[in-house]
Amino acid sequence: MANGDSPSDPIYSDPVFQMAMQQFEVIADHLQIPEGTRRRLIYPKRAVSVALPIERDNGEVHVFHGYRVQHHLSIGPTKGGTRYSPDLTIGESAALAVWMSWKCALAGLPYGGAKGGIRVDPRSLSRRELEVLSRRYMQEMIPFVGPQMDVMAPDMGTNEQVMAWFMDTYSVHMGCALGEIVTGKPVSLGGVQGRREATGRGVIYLIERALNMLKITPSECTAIVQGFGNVGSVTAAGLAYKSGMKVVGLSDHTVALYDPNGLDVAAADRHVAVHGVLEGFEQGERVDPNEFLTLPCDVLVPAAVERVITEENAGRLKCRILAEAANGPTTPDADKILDQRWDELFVIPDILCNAGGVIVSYFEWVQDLQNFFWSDVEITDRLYRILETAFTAMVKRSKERRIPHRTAAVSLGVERVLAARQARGIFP
Ligand SMILES: NC(=O)C1=CN([C@@H]2O[C@H](COP(=O)(O)OP(=O)(O)OC[C@H]3O[C@@H](n4cnc5c(N)ncnc54)[C@H](O)[C@@H]3O)[C@@H](O)[C@H]2O)C=CC1
Ligand SMILES: O=C(O)CCC(=O)C(=O)O
Repeated sequence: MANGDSPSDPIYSDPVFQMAMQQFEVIADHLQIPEGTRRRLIYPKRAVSVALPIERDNGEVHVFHGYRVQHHLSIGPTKGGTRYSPDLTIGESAALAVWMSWKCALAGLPYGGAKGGIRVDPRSLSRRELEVLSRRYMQEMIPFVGPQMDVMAPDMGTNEQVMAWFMDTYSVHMGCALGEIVTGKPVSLGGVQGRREATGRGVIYLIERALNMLKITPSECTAIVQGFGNVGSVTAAGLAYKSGMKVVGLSDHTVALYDPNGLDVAAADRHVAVHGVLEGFEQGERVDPNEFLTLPCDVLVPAAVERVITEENAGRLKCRILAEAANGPTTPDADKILDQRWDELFVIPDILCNAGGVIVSYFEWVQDLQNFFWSDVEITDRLYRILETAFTAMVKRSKERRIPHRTAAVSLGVERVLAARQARGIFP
């Protein structure tokens, strides 16, 4: 790049953002997007970084760091989760915001992508500290968010309670109750039934859909799920008790467990409800977390962090379906290997696989704006219809153009964002 148009801040050198850029280049080449337009599509519109001082329980003042990146504002407000993680960077937030844009566009939602959060391990805070920090984060974000500007939701390390604190802080500032400022709230504040389960429900729907296409019977399958939080635990339970699969592997950040005869997911859930982590759950064999994803199974579900399927292990995956419930689990180098294994390994790419969460968030936002609430059945039915449309479009494009599923799915999203930008003119 030349003429001073090469950005120099920490976003663009971040390895996760680099990964989003590399992925995007593949799509841009496929769609033959000119160079200048590429930059306009990938660079985030706004990136906010805030210092968050709070008084700890021991009386000391600690300053945490928070971020929010809004990728594009061409179609409507931006939308995306808020992550509390000790490793979070502004570059990672930007990558996740970019992926949110393609995800929302693929699902046909009227949003640009956003993401952000706080660089903190929420488990290291007391409940009071967590509340004070969450409220401070929202206070600092008030100039940059709004029901028509940017609408947050839960992601790793956050939950309904954190969304309730965000909603309360924003509403007190504005002088009236504004549930539509966040989604994933408790039902008592205008949240919707099933948002907590929505991402996992979507993952299960898509896995069953793919198995059906491949003429494989779900109840004859085995599954491995990495990550046992909101998304991983709901997915594992659904695969075990709805689809009838044998869940042979479960893991979280503390331990990876494998049993070819199957693990009791409900018992694992009860263990985590008491202890907070899988560590100490006395079933299965403890295995090396680095080898966990390469153990034999039919359905592999990474549902934790980015960049776990790499050049090193992609050739050794033994699954038939890779269902990317996490955001960005597969690196571009790994993709090159998976692309060669196209006939034996069916990839459900992240922007489709985990879209159930933001789709139901969209329903929540729409209902809050209208103060008119739908039934659980209506929500689930509409969720499945949107996922079905996106899945069918991805498979059709993949077959017609002989391109991998990720290229098909992301190119559909990018194309829609590009069309909106072109319709608005050069400087929207
Ligand atoms: N919560 C939501 O609605 C949505 C979440 N996602 C994505 O799904 C993934 C998981 O999110 P949540 O379940 O909400 O987070 P969570 O905070 O509820 O759970 C995260 C889980 O991952 C585990 N974990 C963390 N690091 C790990 C590692 N290195 N190896 C194995 N396990 C590890 C944690 O122990 C925990 O069990 C993230 O990539 C998130 O961005 C995507 C769409 C929506
Ligand atoms: O529900 C939402 O608005 C966002 C969910 C999310 O963060 C994601 O899909 O990665």
